[in-house]
Amino acid sequence: MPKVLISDQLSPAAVQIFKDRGLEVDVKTGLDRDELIKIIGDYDGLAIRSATKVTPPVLAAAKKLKVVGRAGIGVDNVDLPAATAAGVIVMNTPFGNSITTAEHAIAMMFALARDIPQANASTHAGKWEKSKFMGVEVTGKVLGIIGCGNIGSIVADRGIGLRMKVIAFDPFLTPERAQDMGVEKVELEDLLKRADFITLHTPLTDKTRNILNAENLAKCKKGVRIVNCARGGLIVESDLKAAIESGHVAGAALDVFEEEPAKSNPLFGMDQVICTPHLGASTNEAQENVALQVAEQMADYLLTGAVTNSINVPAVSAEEAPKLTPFLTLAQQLGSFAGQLTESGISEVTIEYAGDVAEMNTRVLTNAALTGLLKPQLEDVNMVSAPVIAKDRNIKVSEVKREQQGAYETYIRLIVKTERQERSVAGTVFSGGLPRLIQIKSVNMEAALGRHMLYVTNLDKPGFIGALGSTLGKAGINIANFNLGREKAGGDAICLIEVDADVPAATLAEIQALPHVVQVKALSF
Ligand SMILES: NC(=O)C1=CN([C@@H]2O[C@H](COP(=O)(O)OP(=O)(O)OC[C@H]3O[C@@H](n4cnc5c(N)ncnc54)[C@H](O)[C@@H]3O)[C@@H](O)[C@H]2O)C=CC1
Ligand SMILES: O=C(O)CCC(=O)C(=O)O
Repeated sequence: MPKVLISDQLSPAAVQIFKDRGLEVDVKTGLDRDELIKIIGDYDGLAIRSATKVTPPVLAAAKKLKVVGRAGIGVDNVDLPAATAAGVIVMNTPFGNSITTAEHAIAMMFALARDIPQANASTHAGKWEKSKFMGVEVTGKVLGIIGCGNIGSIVADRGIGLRMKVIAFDPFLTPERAQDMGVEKVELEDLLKRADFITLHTPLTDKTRNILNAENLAKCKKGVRIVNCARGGLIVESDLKAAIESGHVAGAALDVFEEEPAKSNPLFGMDQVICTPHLGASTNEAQENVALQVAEQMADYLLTGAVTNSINVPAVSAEEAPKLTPFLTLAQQLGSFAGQLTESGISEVTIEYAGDVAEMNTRVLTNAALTGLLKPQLEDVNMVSAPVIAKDRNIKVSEVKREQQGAYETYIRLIVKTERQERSVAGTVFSGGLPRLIQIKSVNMEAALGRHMLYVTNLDKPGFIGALGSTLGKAGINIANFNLGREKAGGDAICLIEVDADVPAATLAEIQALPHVVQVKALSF
């Protein structure tokens, strides 16, 4: 039974879902790096929020780990390339906390406009400083949204409801979507120049890091107020401090910080700065949503192979998963067959999908074929890491989809090009979900791939089969299945034999020495 560790504060709803789905679950929060490394090897799944850092040393210790589930949106606490290379799927819950986070941004905007936290503290202190806290109205003001995706577009909608003029900078926002939302799509310079309030809603990437630095802050309208409920690294904190001190920026409301947990920060203690400790997603509703969603997604993956909301592999729906399974086995077997016969560097892989299989989720099947192909050289490769490894090794991978052709309703053909040769192998799935090889090079045959296989290429001449049978018999190796195919009478032939045990090297050498044998190889599946 798969075992899951919950290492951050998640709603108890998640524990219940894991248990209801038949998974074992442990909740251990507040672990430091070494404590996590010590226990992570026991788990197939890791459910986190933002506190747990999934770093290369954690992944290296996570020998059984198949999935990291982030109950939330940002996965910047997970080393994605390292997870992918380790074959670990990373999934998030992209919508569960969007409304809550957008509401926090709006709350922060009002807090800034009316100095609510400062006025609250002063009133509690018995000061009654009525004239000190003179605010600004938001109605009619320009709200500039940087990053208008799920959260940004909810903020836009609320801003329009507040009678603000909403402008947005987001290179990926289409003009049609902007128009539908009632938002004016603008360039960053224009937004900085015009906005009375700026709110940030982009992920933290190389392009967005430090997007509000000294240079861009200087381009802002004097008296601008800034809200950040996305990620700390979007603003250069020392530059913001200077811009507030100079009076160019009127104030900032920050939920996120360059370094978290933020115990000290250049902006702490400034009257014009309002801070919350990364509370954007902290409502009962959002936490219930993300906990339920992450637990269901992780359980689906661990129990059925269905992949939802993964950042590093293509999706596989729960309906698709059972239909895909036999084709995944076939694709992996075809890859493995070619991989075990390949002894020089692979330059190109083409995977042809014909008939029904061409309508399926072929990206996942391609990943399975690549896994099989690379596995003989790289023990640790899996469906998550295979495409990345292929890319790193400059292997060109392409898919070709065809309508049904020839005798089989559907088939997959794998063509592998190396420095020395091109090899092709094709297979289908019979009714009952049984994968079968149907063609090797251009030789037709129908063969199931068992645990121990012998692959022999030979000349189609009399006497060979008898000699092969007696060599195996002499070595005490039982033949389970014997499959033959030939190009033409007397031409090149292929023999694929399932045997009940490993064939020792000495027996392989004897077979290689038989008349008419071109090549013999022991394969295992
Ligand atoms: N404070 C908190 O507790 C929370 C913070 N977040 C943060 O909010 C961020 C946004 O979340 P969603 O809206 O769900 O993500 P999303 O992916 O739906 O939207 C992000 C938007 O940013 C845009 N974008 C990307 N690069 C850009 C660039 N260089 N310039 C301008 N726009 C760019 C994208 O096109 C996209 O429309 C997350 O990445 C996460 O870091 C999310 C949830 C809670
Ligand atoms: O889990 C949390 O409290 C933080 C949420 C967040 O930052 C996110 O979903 O990206």
